[in-house]
Amino acid sequence: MVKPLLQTVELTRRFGAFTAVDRVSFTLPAGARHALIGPNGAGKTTFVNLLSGVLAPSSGELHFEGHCITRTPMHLRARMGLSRTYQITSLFPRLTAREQIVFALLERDDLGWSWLSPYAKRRAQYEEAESLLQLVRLTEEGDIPVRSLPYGKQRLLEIALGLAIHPSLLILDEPAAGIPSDQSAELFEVIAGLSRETAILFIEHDMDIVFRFAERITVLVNGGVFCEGTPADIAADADVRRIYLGDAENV
Ligand SMILES: Nc1ncnc2c1ncn2[C@@H]1O[C@H](COP(=O)(O)OP(=O)(O)OP(=O)(O)O)[C@@H](O)[C@H]1O
Repeated sequence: MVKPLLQTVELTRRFGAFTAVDRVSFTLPAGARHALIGPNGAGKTTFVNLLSGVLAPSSGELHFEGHCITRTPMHLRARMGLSRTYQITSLFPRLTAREQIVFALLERDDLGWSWLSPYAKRRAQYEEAESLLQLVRLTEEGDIPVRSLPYGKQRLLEIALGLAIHPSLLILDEPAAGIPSDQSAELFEVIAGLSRETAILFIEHDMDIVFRFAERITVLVNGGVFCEGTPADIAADADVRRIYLGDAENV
């Protein structure tokens, strides 16, 4: 049997007496397009924080590409190919989009120190940055400072940064949150066009996007897996409609 890309076994996270993620056993195959949905406070962000290493689990296990990474620090998970989009706002708003990507590529290559050295030392990263800009349709915006980019374009840049490590898994936490619908459509067109070498796990509240883009969906409720299935399974599940979707209109 093919080993899953990522697997959690009874993964649990407590905050004091409160259990935010409750014994979640979850499997993601390579190349997946998988959505994580659930009501506010269901534990979605906490769960992906456990996957990326932002938070340590209280109990349970996490495996990635056959390795137990339950206690592996975040930066080493990233080196293994488990990527998560950065919050652009916490990076360098004065850098241009191109510089931002080059900076991430230099960090990846342990060449962060060469930022102020002659261009020749950074030529390879500049060339790779052009490919990444093209991949996320930001070639024309390459010279624009990050802070001046429309929010949807900033999200595309975050994705480019997430792709800089050639991940086998890219986790996107509400990529379309707060951006106008025309920009979120473009964002998901770019995501849909990414190589299957990268599996995508995304949290999203917009059900139109979820049902259009996901091939499988996991519904979290009260920290636990309520159900999982194809979009058709989830749309047909009366309990999901009652608990999460509200009514059939949303499906
Ligand atoms: N650091 C923390 N300390 C205490 N409680 C926390 C902490 N982080 C999250 N929680 C709680 O854990 C629960 C799950 O939060 P989480 O953000 O994971 O939910 P979510 O499904 O992502 O919600 P939303 O859709 O609103 O983003 C919430 O009740 C939240 O208040």
